[in-house]
Amino acid sequence: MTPGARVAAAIEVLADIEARKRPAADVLKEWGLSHRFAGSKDRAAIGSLVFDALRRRSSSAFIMGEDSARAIMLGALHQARGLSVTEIAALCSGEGHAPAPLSEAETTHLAAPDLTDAPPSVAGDFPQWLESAFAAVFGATVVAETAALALRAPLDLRVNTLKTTREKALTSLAHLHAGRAPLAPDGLRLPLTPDGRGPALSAEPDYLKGRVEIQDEGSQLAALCSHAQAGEQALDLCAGAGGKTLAIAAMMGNKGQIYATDADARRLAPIYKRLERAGARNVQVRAPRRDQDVLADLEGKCDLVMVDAPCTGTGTWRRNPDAKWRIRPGALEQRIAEQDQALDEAARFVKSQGRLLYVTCSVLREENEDRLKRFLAAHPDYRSEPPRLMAEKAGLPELDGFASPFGYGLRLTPLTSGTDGFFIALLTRE
Ligand SMILES: C[S@@+](CC[C@H](N)C(=O)[O-])C[C@H]1O[C@@H](n2cnc3c(N)ncnc32)[C@H](O)[C@@H]1O
Repeated sequence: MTPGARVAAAIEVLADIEARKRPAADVLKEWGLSHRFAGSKDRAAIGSLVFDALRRRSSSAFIMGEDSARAIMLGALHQARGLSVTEIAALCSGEGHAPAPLSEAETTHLAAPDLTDAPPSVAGDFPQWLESAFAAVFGATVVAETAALALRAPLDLRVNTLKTTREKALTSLAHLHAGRAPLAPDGLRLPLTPDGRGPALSAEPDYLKGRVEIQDEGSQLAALCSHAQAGEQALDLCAGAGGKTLAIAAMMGNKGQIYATDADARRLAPIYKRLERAGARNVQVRAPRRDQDVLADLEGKCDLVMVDAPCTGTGTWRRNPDAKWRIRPGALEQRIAEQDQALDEAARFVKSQGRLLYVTCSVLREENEDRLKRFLAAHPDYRSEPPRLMAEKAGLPELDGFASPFGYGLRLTPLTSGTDGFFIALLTRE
């Protein structure tokens, strides 16, 4: 396919996403199945164009003066890829399968894109109904923070120290231009291709043999803030596919015991293979069973309980831009209720002097500091560890620079820490 034909296909996919309100990944998959002539490179390039357009959907529509799929894609070629009006016009030749040539109005808009009067939700490309929630967190930097959430994310890896070292992994992944992640001591960062794709890691021996795991640097830092130690009893209450379980298994050097569970057994499905690949041998998966308390024996026994809570995922919009336009107001209330429930549940497993790590990949105050405030009022035997101490004990004193101004924990963001958005707080029990 020519570059122009790929743009035309991306416009078609965007129109379909909008018309059928379907997830982008599903529509892209269907498009690939019904256009067999498109090769894997074409499909990846079209996916990348669609995701760039979704990241910058509002601002692209604004500069174009309309919100059709074509306007959003053309605007995003400027907004996300920095193409000039001449370069965009060259893609829209109208020849073969390329989009129709630019109209006079499109040329005018693309020649002088202007966001001067755009409200924060447009300049920062996020849903308008979240404007007050974002303003409450970021104040004067709301546009800079949300605009950073609308950029592409790098591909981060965690080196599995049960199997190798960061220096060895750096050497064996040099052909992918792997570099050290700036903050996480076992983190690697891989650059993306100019059109926003990461390397095909699934065929790499380091990945297949469990020497590296795909994990955002922020998630790695969250695990480190648990201060998990060899020999401890740890419970990962919201283990899901096990990203953080694997990270703490490595921190504990396979010594002690980690219990991994999740309210939804299906979410745990990938964990078994991942544990095996990573060589993590101190993890017991306790899948939930109807009418049976599978954690009863752990009550008051755990040195560490992790609550990697279900959340709106606002911190991961760089990787999942479709999600930001699909989220509805009711979802925030629902997540808040689930967060309170998970925290209350976690409290019964923490032993005296034990720790409770609360993590979300959302930047919203409602899902973070406000949840802890409620929890601490209901559980007077818990204290919030000052961020400075939490960072120091993790061996990462520089993380104190990301301390939340709202009383508890750390807030990482693409703008400040260069990671996905995360909230991390550690509570200790008297
Ligand atoms: C953010 S995901 C976990 C991601 C995972 N820890 C990782 O690092 O890959 C949140 C998980 O919490 C689970 N969950 C929600 N409420 C829960 C509860 N009350 N108890 C246990 N798990 C819960 C969800 O099913 C979901 O899998």
